[in-house]
Amino acid sequence: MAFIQLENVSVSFPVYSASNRSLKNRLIQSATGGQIRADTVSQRISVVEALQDINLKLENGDRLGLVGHNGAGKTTLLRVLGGIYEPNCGQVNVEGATVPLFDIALGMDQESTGYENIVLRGLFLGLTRRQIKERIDDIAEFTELGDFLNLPIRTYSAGMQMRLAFAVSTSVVPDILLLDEGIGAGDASFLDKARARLHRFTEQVSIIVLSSHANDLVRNMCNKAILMEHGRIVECGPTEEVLQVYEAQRENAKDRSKQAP
Ligand SMILES: Nc1ncnc2c1ncn2[C@@H]1O[C@H](COP(=O)(O)OP(=O)(O)OP(=O)(O)O)[C@@H](O)[C@H]1O
Repeated sequence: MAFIQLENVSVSFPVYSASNRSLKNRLIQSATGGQIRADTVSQRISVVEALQDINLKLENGDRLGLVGHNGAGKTTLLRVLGGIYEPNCGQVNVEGATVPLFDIALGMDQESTGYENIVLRGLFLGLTRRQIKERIDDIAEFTELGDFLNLPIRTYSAGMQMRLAFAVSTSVVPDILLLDEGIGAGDASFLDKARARLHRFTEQVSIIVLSSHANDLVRNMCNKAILMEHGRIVECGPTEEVLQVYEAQRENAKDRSKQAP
């Protein structure tokens, strides 16, 4: 039974050697990004508050869409759920096998061959060596990389690396699937094949969290959504209600920019 619970989760990034002079220990508000504050101890450190006080509970059957402006914190939240980032404070409880279909090159080694990377990424995703061995031929076939699988992956194009990572990541249906919109580089025929696999896959997954700027995709895929702004959740509820708030905000922002001199 898959389950996600976040309580008062915050993530911040200290940015060293950034000029602090203009911050003067006050909050800087911009249209995009997290919130920047000056570090109170050191004059040479700025801190980007990427997530602030996030509370979230997801259960079996939930399909959550994350929407919001650039830098609102969507990817950071996905990375916290995927165990890639530890929060600075708060509690993260994720139960169930989790597959992140973003940061797709994580767990791959440029000097190792395609076959070796199938094993490495499989282990990174929590598969046992036996499970990997059982699947390796299917994974290799899905990539269509043929003899390239015997070469180090530094010799691959971005699209070839994506084929390999996608094939391993989708070789077992997880309990929790974390998705960033789009699945990266890839030629049209592979993208068609990848979409078909993803579609079958998503029907069987217990919980999905999707970050996207494509509201129609969120409408089609998600039953719940959260709207993020500067690292905070500002709306949470049924997808349509949240998207209406978001779309109204975007229209207002467009009107304001038209009126600006
Ligand atoms: N490694 C990092 N170091 C410093 N700041 C970071 C780092 N990663 C993210 N941030 C900051 O955290 C904030 C949230 O970024 P995040 O990537 O989560 O946004 P997002 O909502 O996914 O944006 P987009 O829609 O543009 O992908 C941004 O202000 C970004 O500058």
